[in-house]
Amino acid sequence: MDYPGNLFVVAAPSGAGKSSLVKALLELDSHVQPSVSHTTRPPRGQEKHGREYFFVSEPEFDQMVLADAFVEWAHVHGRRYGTSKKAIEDRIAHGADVILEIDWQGALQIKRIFTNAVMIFILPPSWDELRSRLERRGEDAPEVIETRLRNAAAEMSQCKEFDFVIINELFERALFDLKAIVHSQRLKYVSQKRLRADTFKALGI
Ligand SMILES: Nc1nc2c(ncn2[C@@H]2O[C@H](COP(=O)(O)OP(=O)(O)O)[C@@H](O)[C@H]2O)c(=O)[nH]1
Ligand SMILES: Nc1ncnc2c1ncn2[C@@H]1O[C@H](COP(=O)(O)OP(=O)(O)O)[C@@H](O)[C@H]1O
Repeated sequence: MDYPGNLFVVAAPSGAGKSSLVKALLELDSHVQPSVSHTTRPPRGQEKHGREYFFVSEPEFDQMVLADAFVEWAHVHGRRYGTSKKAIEDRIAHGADVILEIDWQGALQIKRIFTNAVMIFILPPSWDELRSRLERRGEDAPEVIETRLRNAAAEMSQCKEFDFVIINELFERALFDLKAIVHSQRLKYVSQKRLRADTFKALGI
């Protein structure tokens, strides 16, 4: 059987460090590909259309919803965000490992469609640290930060629905955990279905 590829879904409250962790994982592991979402929120300082997000207008987003172009989409912090079918279906069909960085509502929609999706939730170590990360990032206006903090408790309470919870206190430790999850899912297929079968054959067992 060909390696089917895994779908990893990472959710977290704003400021927990999910983008930094996913970015670091992508730099270390060329077999994992990101899914680039569409959003109606405006770009932050260094963000580029087509790299962090496809930044679209409300009517453009409406059009995509009407055209059934999304696998999932949700309202988050007063904006809309969605994973297009185009962003993931080709890659999954080609056996790539794909990682989605989406909110919990989208994550649960994905789990219903792709039942094998591996669900990962990132938590900050404390409220104080969450606030200071959002402030230190320095990308959002104070009222945007307050909205994100207000929404964080409800978001974090969803972590129980996920397969894995990583506490991002020390960055390198959290990255190690994320790599371990990705690696273990890959081993399931590679060792059981392919390498192990070859070894069994060679050993005659
Ligand atoms: N449902 C859904 N949520 C998304 C998608 N893309 C991003 N999000 C989530 O939208 C929320 C806000 O993202 P963003 O504006 O980049 O802010 P950040 O979380 O502070 O980095 C985060 O929880 C993201 O994971 C998507 O395609 N679908
Ligand atoms: N373990 C960590 N310790 C300290 N700062 C961190 C850690 N992880 C991420 N950060 C910082 O916190 C801020 C928010 O991280 P980011 O990845 O943008 O979060 P998210 O994508 O979840 O909103 C960034 O400035 C990032 O550099």
